[in-house]
Amino acid sequence: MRSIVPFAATEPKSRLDSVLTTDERAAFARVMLRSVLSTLRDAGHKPTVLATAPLDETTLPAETPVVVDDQPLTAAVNDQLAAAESPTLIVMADLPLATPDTIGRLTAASDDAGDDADIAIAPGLGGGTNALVVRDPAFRVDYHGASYLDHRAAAVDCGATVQTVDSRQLATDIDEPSDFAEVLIHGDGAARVWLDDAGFELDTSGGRVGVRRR
Ligand SMILES: Nc1nc2c(ncn2[C@@H]2O[C@H](COP(=O)(O)OP(=O)(O)OP(=O)(O)O)[C@@H](O)[C@H]2O)c(=O)[nH]1
Ligand SMILES: C[C@H](OP(=O)(O)O)C(=O)O
Repeated sequence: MRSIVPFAATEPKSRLDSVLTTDERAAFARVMLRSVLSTLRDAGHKPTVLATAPLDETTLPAETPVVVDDQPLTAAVNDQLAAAESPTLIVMADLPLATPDTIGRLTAASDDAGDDADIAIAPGLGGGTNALVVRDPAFRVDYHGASYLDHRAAAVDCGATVQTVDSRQLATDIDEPSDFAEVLIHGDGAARVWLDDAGFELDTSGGRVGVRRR
């Protein structure tokens, strides 16, 4: 199975701009990217990064192919799907809690007859699509908005079987500063180390869970 990790290489993670500088966002996005790539490797995949601009490949795990395509996300992924000769796994680069086991659950998702699901979706909290397996050659993505619902509908439209994989680890994408709490509570990898080093910590002083920077 081919695996692709889309990556916004220029000015990523704009929704973190209230707590991270431009350089910090670039660095943190790359830490999360490397984490996802390592997880996919550990799950037995050989991921390709689909990036909007060239990357310093020495900072990626050895022998990680990078395809540069400056089109918007949906068009770039759909061109990859149109050219695919085998099933494709698409995993976003901002899932620092993803594990090889959860990736395995997604790729092993089956339909009611016990066959591989044509489309397997790991939704994000809030309705996005954090990871996706595409086995139907007619299926195309449409990211942003409630893309989980749109992708389920698109699967039905092309007569594909569709399965949802309910995983907190795959559902946790890091978009907003409040999402750091999930990494500080559950994370033990490089993204957690980066947030610790950058001075982020849980703030439970008000009786609720928040995040503050020292
Ligand atoms: N190839 C490609 N990847 C993208 C593009 N936009 C976002 N991504 C990647 O798609 C995944 C989900 O991205 P988003 O959370 O929607 O966008 P983001 O740039 O990470 O963050 P925001 O600027 O806060 O929206 C991440 O892996 C991004 O790196 C794009 O235009 N092209
Ligand atoms: C790409 C987009 O990500 P979000 O902006 O929801 O994190 C989606 O999942 O459709």
